[in-house]
Amino acid sequence: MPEDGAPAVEVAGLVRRFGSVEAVRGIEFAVRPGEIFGFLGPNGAGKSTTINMLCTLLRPTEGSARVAGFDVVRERDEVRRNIGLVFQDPTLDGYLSGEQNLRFHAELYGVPRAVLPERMRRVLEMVGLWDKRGDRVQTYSGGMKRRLEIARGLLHSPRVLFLDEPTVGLDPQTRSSIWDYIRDLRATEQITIFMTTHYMDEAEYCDRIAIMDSGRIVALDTPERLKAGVGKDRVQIRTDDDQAAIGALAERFGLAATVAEGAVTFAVSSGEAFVPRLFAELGMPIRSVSVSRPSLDDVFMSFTGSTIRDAEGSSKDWMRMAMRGRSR
Ligand SMILES: Nc1ncnc2c1ncn2[C@@H]1O[C@H](COP(=O)(O)OP(=O)(O)OP(=O)(O)O)[C@@H](O)[C@H]1O
Repeated sequence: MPEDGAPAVEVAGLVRRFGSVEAVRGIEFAVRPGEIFGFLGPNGAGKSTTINMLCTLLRPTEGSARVAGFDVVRERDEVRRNIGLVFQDPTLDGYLSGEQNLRFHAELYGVPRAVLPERMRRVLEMVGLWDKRGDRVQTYSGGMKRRLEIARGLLHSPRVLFLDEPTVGLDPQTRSSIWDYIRDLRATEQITIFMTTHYMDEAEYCDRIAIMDSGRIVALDTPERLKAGVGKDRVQIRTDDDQAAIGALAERFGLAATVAEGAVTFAVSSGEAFVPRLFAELGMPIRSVSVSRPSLDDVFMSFTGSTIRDAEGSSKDWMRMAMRGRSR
């Protein structure tokens, strides 16, 4: 049995090989109960493989993992009973009402009949869909469907909720209301949230972030500390000849610049102090300049060598696999 205060997720020496491919190379981390934990990384980093092991769909080659206090290999059923999954791609049945979709899920999870009406009301009220429960899901908006999926993921009172890009493709207002809801949830249910996202502003809401690259956890800390660790400001300049500017930056200042977001971009330890020198010594006209403090994008870039946007579209399939695995 899990002890109170034990980590919600605890991973030690976890390895997964597929033939000669080592997808996960001995990772260690722990997620505290009640934490919102962000899991980021470029394509092929090993995120899905890790999550699939945590959800008991894939056996580790080596090492161990405990979720909600249970071992993912030896106590697979207990792990499954204690986790909720919210898919990126909708898996609701459009012909059924919101309520019928939830009943179906309750049946799969063996939610006791006696507690079902009260739980159903609670999760539907939480996501603001109680009044719409009788409507067919095909009449719901994208945001309502996602909220219903979250309600469904919570119906069996999981201790750890895995969310795969919970707000992808939604408008900013719906994204923000889903986040309000996720934070409320953490406050009221003491649930642990383990999520993937490609939105850096959302990663900012996480208590801690793990960045995975090439099978390893390359960074794990609070967003604030990760940003502070980058230690450099980002400077972007617009010129009439980007290649000439890149050459001049290398020659005169020894800086390695690239073109990002349509501007010549480079990092220096103090942007404010550098800008006057830049104008004086670059030797070519600068149309505009902007200096920004390190963002999580810079953190991601410094650990993985790519921007989070390049990594977009990853980890789409694991939740689908998860669903298939569970309904067997
Ligand atoms: N079933 C499999 N058989 C063989 N190789 C696999 C299998 N699953 C994953 N891999 C490989 O393991 C590595 C990690 O893949 P994984 O899907 O875990 O990465 P990811 O971080 O989730 O990437 P994405 O964001 O693209 O989903 C990749 O090199 C991938 O090709």
